[in-house]
Amino acid sequence: MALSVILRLEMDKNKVSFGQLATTISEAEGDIVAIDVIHQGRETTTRDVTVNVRNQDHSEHMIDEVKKLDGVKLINVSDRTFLMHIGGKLEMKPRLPIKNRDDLSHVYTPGVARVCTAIHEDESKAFSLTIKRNTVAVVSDGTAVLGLGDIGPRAAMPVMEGKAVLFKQMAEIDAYPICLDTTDTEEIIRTIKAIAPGFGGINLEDISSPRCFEIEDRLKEELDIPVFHDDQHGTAVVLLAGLLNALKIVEKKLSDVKVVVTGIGAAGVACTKMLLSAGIENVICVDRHGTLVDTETYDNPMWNWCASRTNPDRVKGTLHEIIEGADVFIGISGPGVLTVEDVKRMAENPIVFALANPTPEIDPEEAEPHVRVMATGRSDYPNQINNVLCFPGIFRGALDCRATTINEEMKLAAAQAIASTVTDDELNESYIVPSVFNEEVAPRIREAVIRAAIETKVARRIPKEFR
Ligand SMILES: NC(=O)C1=CN([C@@H]2O[C@H](COP(=O)(O)OP(=O)(O)OC[C@H]3O[C@@H](n4cnc5c(N)ncnc54)[C@H](O)[C@@H]3O)[C@@H](O)[C@H]2O)C=CC1
Ligand SMILES: CC(=O)C(=O)O
Ligand SMILES: [Mg+2]
Repeated sequence: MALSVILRLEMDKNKVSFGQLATTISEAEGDIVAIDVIHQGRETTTRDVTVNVRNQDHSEHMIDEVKKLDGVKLINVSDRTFLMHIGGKLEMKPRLPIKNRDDLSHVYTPGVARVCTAIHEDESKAFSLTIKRNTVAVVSDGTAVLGLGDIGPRAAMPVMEGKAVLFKQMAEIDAYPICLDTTDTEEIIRTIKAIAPGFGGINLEDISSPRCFEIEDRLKEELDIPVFHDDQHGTAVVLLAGLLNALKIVEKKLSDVKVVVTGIGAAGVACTKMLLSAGIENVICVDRHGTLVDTETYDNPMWNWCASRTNPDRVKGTLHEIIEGADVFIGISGPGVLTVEDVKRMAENPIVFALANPTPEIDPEEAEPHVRVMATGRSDYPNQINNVLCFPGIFRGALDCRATTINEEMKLAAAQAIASTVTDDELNESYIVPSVFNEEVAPRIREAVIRAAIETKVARRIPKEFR
């Protein structure tokens, strides 16, 4: 993974020039992207030099070369990513100032008591008189964090904070990262139900399968606010959007393609369901042991569900054995699962979505010469198929119409809204989904989702523009 490191260097002006330093960094294949002078003395200059490098090993090599320069003293090395995380990525701010006793008596006691009583008498008023209206809990137990696995609730926090920041930036939703110190299904359900009164929606994140299916199903049944497991449905929505557009490029029909999905966990199961409901007939699911077939029975009920609806030819074997002739590869498993040799054996104009984070199933640079359309889940390559394109907009829509749930129709509407943001003129191999920073995406999803919620009668409020 590419890194950006900041070297704080004290340079002896009599011994070394900045030109020599720049040459050394450049010869070590570092890319200088910024230079800041921190201190200018008579004999020495202290500078912060920001350098992009390929990975940790490359960074160490480049630093060793810099240290060899006579007259250069390395004071400190910092990593831009870590600097951006110091103190966390979020803060909470009041929406109105309390300037005097009069304000205080309205915002706090005694005035607040009348508001509490009003909600006590009519609980639906919690949506208009509290932060419930615009607040989502981003809840994880830290058991399937990105592709890092079970790293625990503390280590999961940076991802959940990141999701919360994205909710705010993309859709003006106040989201709270909540990492639970339990992996017990019942305790997670109980805890989320207990905190639900303050939230308008629950975004489950990075909870390992198969527990995630039961947790989501039970919460959906027992709560009257949307519960959405982002790794399942957010991923599936964006995947379908990307696939609809990629198939346009290769001029293949949904009903004709052979699609191999690898990694039948939270994301894999939901993506498989979405592909089937979009009309793809030949989906083959593969996990570590090989393909899922309906002649076998699995401990994981979702695998039995997938086996009974996919793999019409009952193909048995490992990914490498069954990839022959596939039109589309979808990876939501882990790093290095797909080889270049596998890609070469796919059908003409192969589509490869290697979505494992942070390291995809195949290095996009190695795969690129052999694929027609390549996508990853990452921000540093084109075609970012990542649930961040979905969750802000889908919750914006759900909150604005006070939906009781996020149903299949709303998800399908979201996928179509994302796909249609890319016009036919813009569509090409490196642009199958809009950028995460495209400001049209969330409003388009919102609108499509509200329409679908109204049509399917799960909206408790009809926003003015839809009346
Ligand atoms: N781009 C995106 O928007 C998203 C990407 N992901 C990525 O997808 C991956 C899976 O995430 P989840 O479904 O949440 O995890 P999960 O733990 O629920 O499922 C992972 C599945 O992949 C399987 N797997 C792992 N290594 C494999 C291999 N070598 N061959 C075949 N199967 C293998 C596991 O057995 C498991 O069934 C992670 O890397 C995650 O970062 C997940 C959600 C969204
Ligand atoms: C993007 C995301 O949610 C994941 O990789 O888990
Ligand atoms: Mg996730």
